[in-house]
Amino acid sequence: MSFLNKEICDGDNPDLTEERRTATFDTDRMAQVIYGSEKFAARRRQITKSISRIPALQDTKPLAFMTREEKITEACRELDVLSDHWEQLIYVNDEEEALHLHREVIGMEGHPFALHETMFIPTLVSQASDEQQEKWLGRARKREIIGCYAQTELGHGSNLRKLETTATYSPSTQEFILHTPTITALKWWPGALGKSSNYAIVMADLVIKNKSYGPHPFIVQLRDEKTHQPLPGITVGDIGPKMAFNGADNGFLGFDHFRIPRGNLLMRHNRVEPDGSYLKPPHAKIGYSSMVKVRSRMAMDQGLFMAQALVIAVRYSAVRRQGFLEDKSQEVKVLDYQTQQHRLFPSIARVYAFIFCGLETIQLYEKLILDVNKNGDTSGMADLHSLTSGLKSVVTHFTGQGIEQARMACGGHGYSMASYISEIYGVAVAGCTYEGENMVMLLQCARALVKAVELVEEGHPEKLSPMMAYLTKPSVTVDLTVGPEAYVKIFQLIAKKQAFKATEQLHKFMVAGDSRDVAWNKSAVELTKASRLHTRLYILKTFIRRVESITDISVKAALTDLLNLHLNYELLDVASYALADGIMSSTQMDFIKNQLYSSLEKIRPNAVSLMDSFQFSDLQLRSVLGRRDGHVYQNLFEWAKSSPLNQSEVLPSVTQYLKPMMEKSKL
Ligand SMILES: CCCCCCCC(=O)SCCNC(=O)CCNC(=O)[C@H](O)C(C)(C)COP(=O)(O)OP(=O)(O)OC[C@H]1O[C@@H](n2cnc3c(N)ncnc32)[C@H](O)[C@@H]1OP(=O)(O)O
Ligand SMILES: Cc1cc2nc3c(=O)[nH]c(=O)nc-3n(C[C@H](O)[C@H](O)[C@H](O)COP(=O)(O)OP(=O)(O)OC[C@H]3O[C@@H](n4cnc5c(N)ncnc54)[C@H](O)[C@@H]3O)c2cc1C
Repeated sequence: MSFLNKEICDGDNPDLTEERRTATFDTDRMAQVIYGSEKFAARRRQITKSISRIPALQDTKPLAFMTREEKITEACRELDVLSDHWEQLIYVNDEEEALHLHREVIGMEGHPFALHETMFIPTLVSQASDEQQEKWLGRARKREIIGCYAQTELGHGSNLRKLETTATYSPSTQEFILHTPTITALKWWPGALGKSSNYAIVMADLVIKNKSYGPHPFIVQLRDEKTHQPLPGITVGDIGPKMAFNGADNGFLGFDHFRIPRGNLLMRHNRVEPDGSYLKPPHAKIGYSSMVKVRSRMAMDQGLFMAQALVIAVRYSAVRRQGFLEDKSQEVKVLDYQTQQHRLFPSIARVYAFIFCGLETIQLYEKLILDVNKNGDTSGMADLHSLTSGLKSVVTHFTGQGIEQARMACGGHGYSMASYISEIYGVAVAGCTYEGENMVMLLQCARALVKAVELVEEGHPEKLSPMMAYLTKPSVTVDLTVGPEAYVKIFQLIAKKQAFKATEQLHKFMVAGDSRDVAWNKSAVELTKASRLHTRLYILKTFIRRVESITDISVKAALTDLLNLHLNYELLDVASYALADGIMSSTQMDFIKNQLYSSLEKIRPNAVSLMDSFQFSDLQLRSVLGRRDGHVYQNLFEWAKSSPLNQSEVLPSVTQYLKPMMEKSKL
């Protein structure tokens, strides 16, 4: 049977087939909602089909059995095959399709073009002048050059104002001199910098006539285009193995008075004239826009990471039988246990919530870039910065938790690399650190919250942005049986109370004589709590908005169950705030718990199809445990047999050490 028809195939594990038959909605229709349009969902399936017809792209050796060098070589081989088929696989220059193609074929462990696409090209688009785009963007898009984004240094990642790499302007030669003055100024961490890239966007402190203008983006050639050797004055290399992402060559980079032409400072928004005079950008932080772009995508990307782990865990839970319920003649699917459902289903709801939210924030970023580039309008920057700062922190934290629960839900087999969950976990939790360490970004979000509270306190609520308007809402008694809007109201009250309390604490320390910075640090934990609540409220509201907009009745019904679970789970999770402030009663708490448990039962028959709807191919999942056919035991055994350790019966380590040791013991 067709892959498209709720993924039911003859020969699949009957337990999974049974799950797919009981679903109350069509997985293709659900995929349209997940991926934002019928067109893109259909294109994804088409791309998967086309990939499956290219023998050179079928998984050869499992990644788990490869060394780092082998992983990097394999990714490059796949990129080469892809480039031969590029035009028949995807629409050329379609960023989303290219991203999907790489995710499906190469996976998540990294490849030389990862930063080229996510940061190098976007920085050229947002920061390079038309003239500069003419020179580099076409070449970058055609992949004549490979670029990365080199900002973080050995000594500084979070505090960009203290980056030490300098770009000193020399008016006599009209060049910038890039220099790494200390060991801590070495660029450290940039993806694809170590061995693959021959170009980089380098963030360096712009210095003109001994005056520092702070970090600015420069385009820098690192390696000879013919020989790929580093250019004189450049030291570059790989930083070594990491917790995950071992198919990527995160790198280090140092400059020894390395000269680049004046035209290599990206000058869409600011300029350095030949005589060294400096023209300011329309917004001081416009040079940070590539980070905002990646952060705006993170709700979607992290949602998809968690989805991969949950596809594996939910399918496996429908196949794994262990223990009994009423019928003692047959063991039950572990998915029937309430604890298993409670472990997995709230994360399924979060996956959908994050993805819906991601669809919105990606659009917000695109609108912002259009406003800035076409009309010079930077008024949306502050809001998008605070929103995406909070969002990246909240989604990465919960995604890490959700993936770890998915691993545990698979028992012992979850711990095997055959499940691939540990790799997904390692890749996903890097997001807690990259694009701004989570605490640092929660505190950025808190800056906007405190400002908004201060506006309310100063009697200027009309100046609040729509996202902050809830800070003016009066306390009310809420009847939870009314539906989602009642949950939003309670959440708003909880978030508002925390924002005011944290601000009050900040002001109290300041009144007592602390500077704002010291008072801020003494209030930081409370401030981060306010940021989390504010962000979770936003996610909750986008989930409701999206479900309300769905027209397919059966899809909407299934997602309404998931939304109800999310509302009850989220509110229960923050109930301590509500109880402490008398916003909710213990009777209401009992109501929420009961709603939560009944949501688990409602979702149970749809669980497998809710995850099948993501339509990840087996190639993309890379999980022996989570394959679509559900034949986990046969698949696991075949995988274990392919382990390099099993290619001979007696290992050299036995002959060389264990045997002589045992012989010695006999004497
Ligand atoms: C495939 C895998 C992909 C992996 C990709 C990973 C790539 C990377 O990690 S690249 C490196 C990422 N690095 C980071 O994210 C660094 C994090 N640090 C920062 O962004 C900054 O240092 C930051 C924002 C914390 C502080 O910046 P700083 O210049 O010191 O500003 P700060 O003094 O705190 O704030 C000044 C004002 O600027 C505002 N501001 C800061 N950033 C922005 C922004 N991007 N847009 C708009 N306003 C901003 C603040 O809100 C603040 O406003 P206000 O005064 O009104 O409250
Ligand atoms: C997989 C991966 C890929 C990456 N890719 C790139 C890339 O392509 N290009 C690039 O330029 N960089 C990249 N990075 C670097 C990354 O962006 C930084 O590591 C990140 O921004 C965090 O900075 P840091 O390492 O300086 O952490 P630190 O700031 O040193 O964090 C250490 C601790 O200090 C705390 N802390 C720091 N400042 C404050 C503060 N003001 N208030 C409260 N607490 C604070 C943090 O919360 C954290 O607990 C990558 C990193 C990883 C892990």
